[in-house]
Amino acid sequence: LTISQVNELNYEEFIDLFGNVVEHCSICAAAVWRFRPFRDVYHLHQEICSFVDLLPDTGKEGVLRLHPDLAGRLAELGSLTQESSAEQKAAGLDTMTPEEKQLLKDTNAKYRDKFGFPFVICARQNKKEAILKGIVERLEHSAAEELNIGIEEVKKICMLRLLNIVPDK
Ligand SMILES: NC(=O)NC1=NC(=O)NC1=O
Repeated sequence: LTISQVNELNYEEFIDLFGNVVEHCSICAAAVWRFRPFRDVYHLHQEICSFVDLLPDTGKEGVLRLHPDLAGRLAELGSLTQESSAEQKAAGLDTMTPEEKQLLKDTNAKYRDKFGFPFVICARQNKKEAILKGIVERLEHSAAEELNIGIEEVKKICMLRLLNIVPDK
């Protein structure tokens, strides 16, 4: 899709197309429709990021809580969204050893218990080794730090999902 085609969409089509660029947060797309015409895909991304940045902390925590765990229950059940499924595969999370899987599961649980929201990282920019290293390191941070780091990762995931829909050719 080109950005001029995006600018021609009505808001139902726009929300349908971009409703999952932030996982399970179609409100992000619904909210930014008013800013069209978008100059390019980066302008669209920037408006989504601004919307997310302006959320109160409870809203940001909510955005993170809508993310599925990496190689978690939903992945095992095969019930990830197609975007998440592709991203988790790209990181090689489907080729983890049982020990790696158990380490990620245990650390995900510790992370959730400590922060009250899940560990979120852009899986397409981190292979499984970086993910396993990242979650152990980030577990030592404060909730405030991790809220911000998680949201920055959501923005990266969003950028890549947007580029899948509106290629920057
Ligand atoms: N908890 C997560 O980080 N989940 C995810 N990161 C991605 O890049 N895709 C996901 O599903």
